[in-house]
Amino acid sequence: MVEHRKPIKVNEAIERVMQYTIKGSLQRVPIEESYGHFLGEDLVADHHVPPFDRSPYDGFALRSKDTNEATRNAPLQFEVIGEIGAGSVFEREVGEMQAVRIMTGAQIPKGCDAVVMLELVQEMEREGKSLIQIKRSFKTGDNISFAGEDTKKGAVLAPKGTYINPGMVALLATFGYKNVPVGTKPKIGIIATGSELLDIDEPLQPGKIRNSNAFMVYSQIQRAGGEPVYFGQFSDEFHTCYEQVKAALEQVDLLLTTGGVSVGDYDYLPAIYEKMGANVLFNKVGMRPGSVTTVAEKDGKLLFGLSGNPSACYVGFELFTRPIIRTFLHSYQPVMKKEVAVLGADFSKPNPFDRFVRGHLSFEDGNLVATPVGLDKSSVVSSLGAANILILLPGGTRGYERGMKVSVLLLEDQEGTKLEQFFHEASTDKRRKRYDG
Ligand SMILES: Nc1nc2c(c(=O)[nH]1)N[C@H]1C(S)=C(S)[C@@H](COP(=O)(O)OP(=O)(O)OC[C@H]3O[C@@H](n4cnc5c(N)ncnc54)[C@H](O)[C@@H]3O)O[C@H]1N2
Ligand code: MOO
Ligand SMILES: [Mg+2]
Repeated sequence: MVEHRKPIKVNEAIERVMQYTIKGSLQRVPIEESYGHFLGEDLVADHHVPPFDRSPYDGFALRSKDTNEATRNAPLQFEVIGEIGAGSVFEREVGEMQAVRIMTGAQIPKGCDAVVMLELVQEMEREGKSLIQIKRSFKTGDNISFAGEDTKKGAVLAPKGTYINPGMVALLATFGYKNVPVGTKPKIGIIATGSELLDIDEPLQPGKIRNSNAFMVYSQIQRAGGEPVYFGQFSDEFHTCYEQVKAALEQVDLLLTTGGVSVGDYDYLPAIYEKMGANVLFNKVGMRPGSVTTVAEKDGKLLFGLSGNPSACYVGFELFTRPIIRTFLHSYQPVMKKEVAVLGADFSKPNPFDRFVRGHLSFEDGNLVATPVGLDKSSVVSSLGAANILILLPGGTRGYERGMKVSVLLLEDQEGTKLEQFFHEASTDKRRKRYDG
């Protein structure tokens, strides 16, 4: 007698998983390796940026009040009493009708309150002295980049849990973080199941296919910010499989398996969870693909039983495993960003379950257009390469037409969103409305 499984809603499944959120510890990594991590503490400016008033141009620093009378017809001359490049400081105070030749980035000398660009002066020599002539007046503050205009001391520039992109790396360097506090990456075990699976370097044999899921989830783990640990393929024998899962779980923060989770004769995972005494959070979700996705918990650690079908495995990971990885890393926006786009092609097949169609998001004439890619079957692998979104088509009795508004989940985005925002549904009417722009 085949077990009858009761599907739960996708959002309910995410909520159940998120009850077992663990926040990882913090570590310091060299700044060169910080890209792609998440900040382990608030980034607070411990000094003004720039730290001193500086010149934004190559030119001459002077006292603006000395320029008041300068005009095209009555130019004024200033004596150039020195020169400084960026990094040097002019030690003397600049006096009346004096100027200092100054390069971009150099500190404004004492007494000066304006900079005149090189292009606006005429340089000359008289009696062994360097002079400049200017033909217009300048106001106090003209061409000065003031201390703290970029950022003020004490400002919180990024909260803990912010994704470190190259711009964040620039900020970290600005504030002297040779080593950056970041969340430690969760170690995520991978076990592939199925006697039909060949290693990727093996030639094809009758009835067999190459194991693509293990390497797909390996890189999905990396994209989400985790550290994959591949334990290889399952044995064909139940007891050995059970021992393999138990041993692997001890070495990682959470464990993924692919395949063997449905109701077939060799689908060992349900029995393994039972023998382990694991608490099964759900074993059927009202979605396609990935309806068989099962998540169980043992002593606070999660076991993700992802489907063997490649598209189902992929979607199950992004919906349920990714947010757990992101919260482990201290991200405060752990789920995929959700946007509204215009459906780029008809999708006439109605489905009682919510559908997550692999799609490609493009920009057309100022609109976001979401177009399904490849064959929409759970067993398909060819649609995954071109997919940068999952198009969310809520279950119902009707299909969807080109031009309708739909929600899309961004696969490559790193910012993510908060759970509440993810769960927030635009009204069905609005989503189903045709785009007439
Ligand atoms: N009687 C029923 N049969 C099935 C049901 C059901 O409800 N009742 N559910 C179907 C659905 S939906 C899915 S999805 C699959 C899920 O199957 P499993 O998770 O148990 O996965 P397997 O049986 O091991 O394999 C399914 C399919 O995927 C291929 N596979 C497995 N591992 C890999 C891998 N590492 N790389 C590439 N491809 C892999 C495998 O060869 C199978 O073709 O069950 C349906 N059946
Ligand atoms: O779980 Mo299956 O992926 O619905 O097709
Ligand atoms: Mg199966």
